[in-house]
Amino acid sequence: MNTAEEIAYNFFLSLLAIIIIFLNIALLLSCRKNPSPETEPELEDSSPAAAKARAYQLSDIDAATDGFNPLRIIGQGSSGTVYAAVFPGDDDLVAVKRIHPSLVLLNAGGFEFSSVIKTLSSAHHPNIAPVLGFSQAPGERIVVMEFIGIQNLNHLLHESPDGASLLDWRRRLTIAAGVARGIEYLHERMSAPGGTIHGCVKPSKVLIDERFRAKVCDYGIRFNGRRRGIVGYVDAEYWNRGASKESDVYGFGVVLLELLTGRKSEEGLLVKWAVPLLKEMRFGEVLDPRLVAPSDMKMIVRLGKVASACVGNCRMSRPTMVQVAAILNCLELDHDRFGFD
Ligand SMILES: Nc1ncnc2c1ncn2[C@@H]1O[C@H](COP(=O)(O)OP(=O)(O)OP(=O)(O)O)[C@@H](O)[C@H]1O
Repeated sequence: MNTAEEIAYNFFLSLLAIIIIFLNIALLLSCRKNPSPETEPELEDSSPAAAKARAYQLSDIDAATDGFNPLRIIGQGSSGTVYAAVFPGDDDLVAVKRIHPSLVLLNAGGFEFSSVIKTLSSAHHPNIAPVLGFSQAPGERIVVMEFIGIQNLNHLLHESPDGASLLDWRRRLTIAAGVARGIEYLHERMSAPGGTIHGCVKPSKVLIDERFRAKVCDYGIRFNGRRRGIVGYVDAEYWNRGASKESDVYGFGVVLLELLTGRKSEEGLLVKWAVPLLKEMRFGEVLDPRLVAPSDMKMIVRLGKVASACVGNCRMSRPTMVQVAAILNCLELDHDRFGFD
């Protein structure tokens, strides 16, 4: 190649490079202005909350519940009625919670239901009952959740005739550790700013699946005007200062006391009765009489200490759910290595 050809060749290469750079810039700008159908959902996917919650028409819910057929009711709480439902063309059973109309009315304009549900539907954890979607219409607020068998912890512990024997010490420890991990996840790892507060941790909000794993349900939505069902599971400050992570810790402590004693909270009486006995190590009086006490009491002593710390009077002095979950995880591991007896 002579010098003139070399110059021409280099000029041609430079020109080609400049054209390619210009084409790339033009392509980039046009993509920004007009996102292609492929890129748009990807952007939405970056917010798992927006991507997951499904908005159902009221007619879909009506079809799935056979017109809110009372035969499909699986639970009735102070905030709503829960139905077992199946959407036409779908095999999976779901749980549909229809909020009481009086609460919907009372909380009209209080918070943006759909955006709260979208945030909650981003929860993804083995100890959390997933929220799948919602339906909203005048006077109607409905939450669609994954259906979790077999029962809630309140029923197993206090109502089912064979509940106590099904819930041996090993299972109680697994359930307690699972609930702790579930609430820790809500508090610390949910996408909502500052985490998500459950609002009322209690045994009926702990669903137990067929493998006796605990799944925390009904989290993050608080309707004003609801008192029934909360008393005994929230701390004294709740009534002036509202729900907080610390009030969730208190509720968890009460759940742990119910697991240890087999007794119901009875509007806070359980805390007053059980905590002094646990502190004095009077386990013969305090442990669930329907179970044989383990011969090695180390686990029970530790669980009693955790429960007492969680229901402490002062919010500031309570452990965080991160600390509680860490202790219960260790207890679970210890149990796997050494057992209760
Ligand atoms: N996702 C679910 N899968 C299966 N059963 C569920 C599900 N969610 C709720 N339930 C059942 O419905 C019952 C009623 O639930 P809900 O949260 O409305 O009230 P509660 O906890 O019993 O009472 P309250 O809200 O007054 O404290 C639960 O205890 C549980 O047995």
